[in-house]
Amino acid sequence: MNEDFFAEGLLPTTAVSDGLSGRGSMDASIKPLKSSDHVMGKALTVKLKKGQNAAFLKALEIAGPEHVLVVDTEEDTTYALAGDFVVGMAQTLGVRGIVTNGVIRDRLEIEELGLPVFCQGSTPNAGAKQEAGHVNVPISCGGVAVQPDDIVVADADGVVVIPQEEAETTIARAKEKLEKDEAREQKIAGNIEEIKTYLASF
Ligand SMILES: O=C([O-])CC(=O)C(=O)O
Repeated sequence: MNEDFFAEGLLPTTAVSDGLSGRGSMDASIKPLKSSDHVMGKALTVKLKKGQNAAFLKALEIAGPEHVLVVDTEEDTTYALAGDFVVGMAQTLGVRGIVTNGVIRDRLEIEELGLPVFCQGSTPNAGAKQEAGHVNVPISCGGVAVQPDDIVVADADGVVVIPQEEAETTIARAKEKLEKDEAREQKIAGNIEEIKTYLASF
């Protein structure tokens, strides 16, 4: 796969969703900690045992600057998969961001760190570290199947997953859609006649 798209800047999730005809968007309960959070990268998948976060630490051992950690907690929202200490380590290792169907703790401190984190919320409870989970296995997160190395795009509108084998075509489609939207906006901007023509076309 051509990976130049990482260098070309971030795509909005809306354009990516349009490029996938609405497939691949996670449930709306998975939200950014800060609405300015925006990230795009390759999925490093993690499957935790309920209430446990040891596999997240295992994933950090192989995490690199191309990665977004995508963490399936089996929908557990009672125990944090990470706090500011663990998220700080991920950030120092160059990870692009974290997406999870679970929750974090130390919310304010993580917001200050600035690493984009998309989750269901926060809890005071730390995860336990007795039981290992799995790293780089197929997972389900927010109702979407995620394979290792799928492309993850996340921003204020939510999280979209592009299957790796569809990455090039989807990104090309998303870019085309962005250009079309911009042209449409320019045509309509401040022009009541154009707005009327557009509305009459439905
Ligand atoms: O160590 C943990 O599991 C969570 C935590 O408190 C941190 O990352 O700061």
